Amino acid sequence: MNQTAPVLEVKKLSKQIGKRKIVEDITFEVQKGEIFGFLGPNGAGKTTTIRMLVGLIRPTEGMIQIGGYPLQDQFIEAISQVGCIVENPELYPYLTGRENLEHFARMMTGVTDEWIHEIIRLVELEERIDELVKTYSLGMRQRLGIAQALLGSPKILILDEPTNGLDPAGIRELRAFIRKLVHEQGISVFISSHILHEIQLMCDRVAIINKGKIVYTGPVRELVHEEETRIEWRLDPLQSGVQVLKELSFVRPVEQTEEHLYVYMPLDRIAEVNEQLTAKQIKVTGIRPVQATLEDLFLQLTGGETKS
Ligand SMILES: Nc1ncnc2c1ncn2[C@@H]1O[C@H](COP(=O)(O)OP(=O)(O)OP(=O)(O)O)[C@@H](O)[C@H]1O
Repeated sequence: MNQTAPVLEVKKLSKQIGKRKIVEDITFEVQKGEIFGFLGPNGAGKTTTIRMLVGLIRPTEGMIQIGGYPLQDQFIEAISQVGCIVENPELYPYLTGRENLEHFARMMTGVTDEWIHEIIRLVELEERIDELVKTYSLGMRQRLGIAQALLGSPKILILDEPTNGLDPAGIRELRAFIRKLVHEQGISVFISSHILHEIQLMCDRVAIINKGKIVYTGPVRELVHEEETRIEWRLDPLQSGVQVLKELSFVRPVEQTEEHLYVYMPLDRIAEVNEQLTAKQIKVTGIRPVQATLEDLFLQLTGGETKS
């Protein structure tokens, strides 16, 4: 493997199915030891891209290089650098966690018992590894799936929406676990999601895909203005309150419903805004900071459309 090459390099990748371009001209790189997010709304083309990355479908155009090897020309060398879970991990429910790993290890070459032992430790399944998989929670199955993906000592782990179906505690565990994995093993992780907040918490860099095209690639911290927070204002009467807020230069309205207005603004200016509203006889019935959403981000990046 060429040590200086990015672990994953994607250039001008496209996929057309029938007359429809599902993925169009996408380019990005994932570096060693990086957690790279692939963010986009449902139907944006994330799974189709991932299926191309792991060799399940052929690109119509473009190049994929993994660990310095072109996937199209040196498939075995390239694909042996990848561990992946696309859709759900394939596990045998009537075998134990350990038996599952041993079964998959037998189908590969060079997986030692020591490595299996180490992987079980990494995914924190030591205590339950000799129990049947059918007794595992979804989060444990997800971790066993990742253990399976790690058997071949990949340079990059590719995970398609791994938090789907997990509860908030499960999501927190997975996040911590992925960070530990990257820290201890120095591998790269490519992770897709449609939830901005998840990607913000987990990833170093991100590519955002919408309608098959990349609309942003860069550091996650530059995505949402850090000095601004999304605030929900409940006002009575709402419309007059909205007018007052819209006149303030440091307030950026993003969404309005029948009951509230969502804006981006600096958190430390809430009191000032509150005073102005009260002075104009507008009742403030609620103020709440909320998480920024992917939709807000699209407004910021593209002027708005998120649906494909
Ligand atoms: N084999 C196919 N034939 C026709 N259309 C397809 C095919 N595969 C995917 N599509 C369409 O391409 C678009 C992108 O699908 P894809 O599954 O890649 O999106 P996604 O970003 O992973 O979204 P989701 O999170 O909903 O799976 C969708 O509109 C889907 O219906």
